[in-house]
Amino acid sequence: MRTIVVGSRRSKLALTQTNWVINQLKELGAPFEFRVEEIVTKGDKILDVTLSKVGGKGLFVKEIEQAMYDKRIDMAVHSMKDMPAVLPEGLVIGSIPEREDPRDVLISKGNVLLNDLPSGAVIGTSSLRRSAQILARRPDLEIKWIRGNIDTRMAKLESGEYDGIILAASGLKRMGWAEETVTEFIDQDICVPAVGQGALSIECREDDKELLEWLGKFTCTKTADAVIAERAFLAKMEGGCQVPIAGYATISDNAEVVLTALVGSPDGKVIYKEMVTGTNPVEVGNRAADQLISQGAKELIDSVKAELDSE
Ligand SMILES: NCc1[nH]cc(CCC(=O)O)c1CC(=O)O
Repeated sequence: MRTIVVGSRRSKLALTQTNWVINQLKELGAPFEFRVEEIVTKGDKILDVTLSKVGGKGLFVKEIEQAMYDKRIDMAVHSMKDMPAVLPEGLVIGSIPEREDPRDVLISKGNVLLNDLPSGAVIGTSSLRRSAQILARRPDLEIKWIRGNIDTRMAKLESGEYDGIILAASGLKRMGWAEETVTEFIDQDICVPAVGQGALSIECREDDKELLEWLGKFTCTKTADAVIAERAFLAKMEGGCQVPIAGYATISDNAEVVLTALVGSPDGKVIYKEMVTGTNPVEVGNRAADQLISQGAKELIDSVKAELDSE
């Protein structure tokens, strides 16, 4: 029997996601043995500056993709959110499983809700998308950067540096921690989720037909269509995680794609937001980008980038 070597980052969340996928594939009857190979990525090592300054999302996947080219590993499970908009030659997304809760959550000391936090309360996040939307709602709060894995961030909340932190619901739910930690699930209209948030991406070599056949059975079509629309939007905005950018799509029962797309300034004072619907996910994503660009989103992105570069 063939052994599929699955590359994974070493964080608890990455390993939990990887093992979940392996178990699902086994349950489907995939005729493979699986072995997990842990890989430490640049994104895991650099913890002292905001990600946006050292190259963004690609940092979590690059070494893993190299290992796939070198055939040291055969597949990898990524958070879709961490995937760059364009995949390198020879590698493909072999499966997009059903999405977990896409929302962001607030975890605050004393379980104080977002609307009830006192003026000046310090909120930890290193996401420009979260800071922009939280500040748009509550301009009187203070945003303070925080890095590290979910468990590290929770520890930092305990230590007293922050009054609250914002995390993805999906990570906490996958770890089984949501119930005891979450203060508030933030509505997706108040904080539009990141492109791909809550979804997984299973990557493998394009020529590995045997593995691809099994991965295909594990794809959730609705999730895949939603993510395709979101990523088409992201690709056209060329945003990465250097600017506040958000995109969240759902697929209605009559197969209509409903995409909410947002671009804003980090202080939340400027927010461009559009809801676009249609039948073709890529077309919907492109149209959302066009609409935001016509409102001035491109100029906003360029000015935010210029500011980051000068720091
Ligand atoms: N930014 C890091 C990151 N990348 C993926 C997730 C988990 C969320 C997901 O499944 O999309 C997280 C943690 C977080 O945002 O709280």
